[in-house]
Amino acid sequence: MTETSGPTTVAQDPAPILSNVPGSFAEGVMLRRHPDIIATVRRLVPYPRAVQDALDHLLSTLDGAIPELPASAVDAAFWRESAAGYVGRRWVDVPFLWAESYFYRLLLEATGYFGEGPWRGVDPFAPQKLAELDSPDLDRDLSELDGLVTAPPAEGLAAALAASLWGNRADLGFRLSDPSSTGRDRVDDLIADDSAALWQLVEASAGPVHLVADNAGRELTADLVLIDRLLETGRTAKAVLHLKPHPYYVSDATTTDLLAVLRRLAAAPGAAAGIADRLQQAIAADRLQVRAHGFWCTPGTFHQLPRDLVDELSAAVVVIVKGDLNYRRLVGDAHWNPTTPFADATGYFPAPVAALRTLKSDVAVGATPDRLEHLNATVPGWRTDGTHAVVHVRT
Ligand SMILES: O=P(O)(O)OC[C@@]1(O)O[C@H](CO)[C@@H](O)[C@@H]1O
Repeated sequence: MTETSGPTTVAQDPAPILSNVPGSFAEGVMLRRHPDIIATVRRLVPYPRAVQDALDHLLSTLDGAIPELPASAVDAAFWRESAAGYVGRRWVDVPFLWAESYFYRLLLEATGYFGEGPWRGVDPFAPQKLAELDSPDLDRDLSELDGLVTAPPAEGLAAALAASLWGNRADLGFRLSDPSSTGRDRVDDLIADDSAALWQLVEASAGPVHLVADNAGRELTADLVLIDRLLETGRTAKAVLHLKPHPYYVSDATTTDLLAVLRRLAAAPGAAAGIADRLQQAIAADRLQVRAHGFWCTPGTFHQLPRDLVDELSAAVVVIVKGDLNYRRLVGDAHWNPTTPFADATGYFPAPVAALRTLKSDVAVGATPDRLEHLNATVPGWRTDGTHAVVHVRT
């Protein structure tokens, strides 16, 4: 983050967000959402008694002290170092971003995801992901793809970008059949829209576009439609899709989830099946490459990108970073002044970067002072209720 030398102007890094502020969004996640997630996993997956007990044990720690990951865990060494100074403290007193990430790691441990037994590799969130893929809402989204693929290229791209942006909002309606309308009714909800800069980047070079995915299901479907449009319109010759190597934050997309979306697209009528076919051919021809780097499931911010990822991302025309969690990791999960320019918060990133984010947590940068004042006065929950979004680009 920022540091300026000089006798009088030392820019301080903003303080990390903790969860111990009563009534805060972060507190609600730690004290209510995490217990709910455990309860939902127990309800939807018929785990044996030993796993239920392990989940109960995890639940029992949540209003108390952070436990250690067992020394037998595959990645115990990584987490021992990461958790140094945090184990034994209250969950709410350590950085929110770290605490959430560690919670999901402990949940996988409790379910035996990395163990030697029969539950190894079983995604505890699969029932929720599959339910979304089966939803009539997705049928409606897919039926609207016909309009998108026949639209003029720039309009189809704009519609795909809007769908990808709003893809993780709960009440999403795709509106793809009339691509030119996608921006109109949501324009008030867009706090920043640098999409013109994104199109300039991809038009200036056919080099690789990277997309760091967020959620499975409808959001990944929209991301894949965007990738199809970028490849099909010749805006890029190669795309790289970054997925999670294992389940994370309930709905984060893994390679298994990618295959599920491709199957769903292939089985749908109309343009959807054609998109699935093209994407499968693109994967087979290495024009669409899939990655699942371990770093994406760690609690670090992108300031800590490992060398191999820095090297690969450095060659990107643009890295499209999806969703709220990735945004927090991109700018730092901290108490930024919301008028801090996006470019200032992301200057360190090794490539041009575009963030497509609906706001679902307190972090905010890149708002104009006027917009900020208006939001604070009119929409108290704008930072966390998923009603607002940004398209930020740093070239
Ligand atoms: O990355 P996504 O899917 O857009 O959002 C994930 C997320 O909103 O869920 C958490 C609450 O459980 C937030 O802390 C986090 O940022």
